[in-house]
Parts: sequence; structure tokens; C-alpha cells
Amino acid sequence: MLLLFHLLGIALLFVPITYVSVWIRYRRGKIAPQQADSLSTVERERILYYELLQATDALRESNLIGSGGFGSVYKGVLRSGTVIAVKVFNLQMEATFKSFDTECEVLHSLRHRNIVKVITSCSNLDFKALVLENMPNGSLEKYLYSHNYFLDIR
Ligand SMILES: Nc1ncnc2c1ncn2[C@@H]1O[C@H](COP(=O)(O)OP(=O)(O)OP(=O)(O)O)[C@@H](O)[C@H]1O
Repeated sequence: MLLLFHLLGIALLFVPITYVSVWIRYRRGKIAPQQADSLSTVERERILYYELLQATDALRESNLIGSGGFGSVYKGVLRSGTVIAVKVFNLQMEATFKSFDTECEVLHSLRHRNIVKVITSCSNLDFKALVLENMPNGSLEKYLYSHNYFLDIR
């Protein structure tokens, strides 16, 4: 009889523990796909290659703003009317792939009024570009190292 009480006690303990652990596993399982979903939403928000071509008039020479160590920057206008700067990475150089990934990662995680904002990116096997907020006053470098440009800091 005593043994029966013991077994009943164990069973009574076992049932809620099992229930709680199954519930925790179920919640974890439910949360993981939600995170994946939100990531894929970010992916989906990436701009399409043809949209970038449309915005920059097929990377027209007259839209070229400047060039840097890893590629060229073009001015463009999205269908919404937003003026953008498209940094197209030169994939001829091996280091460019790493630079694109690093710039994506760093600029996406930084948010400051003095740091250029990354609107989105466009990436496939043979084309990589960052869509940046357009800085109409151009490079800070020219203000820092030229005698002909002055910043109005009043
Ligand atoms: N968001 C922007 N808005 C307007 N012009 C920009 C923007 N980003 C870059 N530019 C222009 O394009 C030029 C090239 O920029 P880019 O970032 O490719 O070169 P960088 O600043 O020398 O950096 P890196 O060589 O490391 O890529 C800049 O000097 C600037 O004149």
C-alpha cells in the first residue's frame, strides 16, 4: 500500500514536470521560426537590381558622384522620390567582397546623425551595392583639406 502511495506521488510530480518541459520546448520552437521570419523580412526588403538600374539611369556616367577604393558611387532617385547614393562595389578585387560585408554589417548596426545611413543593399553573385542616404554636400574630405570650401558652422 505504501509503495502504491509512493508511485502515485512520483507520478503526480512527473506529470507537471513533463508538461512544463514540453511547453518550454514548444515555445522555443515557436520563437525560432519567428526570428527567422523577421530576418527574411529584412532580406525581402532588399532592393532589386533592376530597381537600382532604374533609379540611377543604368548607372549612367552623369550620375557618378565619386569613386573610392572599392567602387563607384552614383546618384539615383527611387520611385518614391527619395534621392539615394548607390555605392557599387568593384568585384574585380578580392578584398571588395570582404569590404562589402563589413560595410553592410557595420553601417547597418550604427545609427548616428553624423554617420551616413544605409537604406538597403543589393547583392547577387556578380553585383554588390549599398544604397545610402544621399549627402548632397559631398565629401567631408574636400572641406577638411581644401582652401576653397568652408563649412557653415554658425
Ligand atoms: N552617401 C553619399 N552621398 C553622396 N556622396 C557620397 C556618398 N558616399 C560616398 N559619396 C561620394 O563618393 C565618393 C567615394 O565614396 P566611397 O565611399 O566609395 O569612397 P571612400 O570614402 O574613399 O571609401 P572607401 O575607399 O573606403 O570605399 C566620396 O568621396 C563622396 O564624394
